[in-house]
Amino acid sequence: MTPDHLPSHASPAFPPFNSPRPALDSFNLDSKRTSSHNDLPPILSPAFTPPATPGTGTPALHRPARSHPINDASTPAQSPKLVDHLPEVHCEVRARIPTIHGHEMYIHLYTNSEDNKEHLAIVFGDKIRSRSLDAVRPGETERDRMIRGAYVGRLHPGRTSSRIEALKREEAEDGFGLVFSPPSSSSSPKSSTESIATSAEGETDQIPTTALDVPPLVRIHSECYTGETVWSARCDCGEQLNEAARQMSLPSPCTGGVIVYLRQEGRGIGLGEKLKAYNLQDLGNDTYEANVLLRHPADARSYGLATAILLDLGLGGERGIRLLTNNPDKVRAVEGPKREVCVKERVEMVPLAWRSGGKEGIKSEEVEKYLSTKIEKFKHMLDRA
Ligand SMILES: Nc1nc2c(ncn2[C@@H]2O[C@H](COP(=O)(O)OP(=O)(O)OP(=O)(O)O)[C@@H](O)[C@H]2O)c(=O)[nH]1
Repeated sequence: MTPDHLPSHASPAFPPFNSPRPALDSFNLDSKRTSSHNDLPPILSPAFTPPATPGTGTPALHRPARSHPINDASTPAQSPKLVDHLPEVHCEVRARIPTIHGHEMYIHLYTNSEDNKEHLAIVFGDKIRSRSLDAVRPGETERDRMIRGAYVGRLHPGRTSSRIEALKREEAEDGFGLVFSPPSSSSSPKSSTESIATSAEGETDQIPTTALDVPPLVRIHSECYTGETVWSARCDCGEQLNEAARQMSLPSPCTGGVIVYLRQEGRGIGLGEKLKAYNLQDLGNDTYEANVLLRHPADARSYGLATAILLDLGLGGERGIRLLTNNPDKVRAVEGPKREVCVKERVEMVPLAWRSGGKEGIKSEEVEKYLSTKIEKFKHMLDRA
């Protein structure tokens, strides 16, 4: 059977994701990261004195997480890598994922104008929706919309409409109760640029993205294959991902949230270079020095994609977000060049070993050194007190 003979739902409007895949033609490829190898910090001395008794830095007392208003005077003045203008992003597909913890999340896969990687938004709760996903695409059928995840409520066998109004009518006719009730009102009017799914009869299926009581919790997470997938105790990345998901799954007032998962492995240098950096660390350098010795910036990441994804999810504007991070660069950079996103509050990420007084969490000489370097050299806003 040739592709022409397949039903419409088997022939998606976008090409399959091969790797490597050329960037989308319609995007402006001039949008480049502002970080460059030209402004490499000077090579640092590799001299390094290991702690006298490695791995004993875990404090004895429990250390709860704190949140900080964003004008916190303790925030060090940093010069984060800001992009000149935001890249374009487009949510191609979304799917519901039940988790092993009993909660559900919606994975949103994005393409963008800056690279050909599959960046993700992991959305907890049903109030946050992607505008580019919900926008009507030319020629698509209701089944196409459901298959790419642009539906409201829940899918079930036999469902024929992606839209809530049609679904309500169908269920009333069938004599079944409604399986999903969208929130009743929105606290702010729809902007003229919003793309909201509209049925043929002109009914809108808008789920208000501004109806949350408190600014939603957001984590901008950078990929870490070693820490998230193969149990590395060199860093706390896997633990941080778990903790963000745990907090976003909590009941009110912390209902919902978004983890923007950026494919910036190894603080942007890639897995191969990160593995070299680990060897340099075993030779006595810290994580900052190792990057620099490999002639990379100590941190090669940028956050314009994260800002653009948050805007697509309706999280721009005055209501703001609460950002889960200790990284001062991230706080400013994620707001975007024109403060398109407003970080109202920073919620710190306390290592589990610190929170539990050493009963849980990662215990290793390497993670202790990693955390100390983050605090001392990357100026992460985390203290053991
Ligand atoms: N180059 C390099 N990257 C690392 C190393 N350990 C972890 N990473 C990467 O660092 C990134 C996570 O950065 P962190 O500095 O731990 O945390 P952060 O995102 O800056 O800050 P938080 O928001 O507070 O977690 C991921 O992309 C990891 O792959 C390392 O030793 N060398």
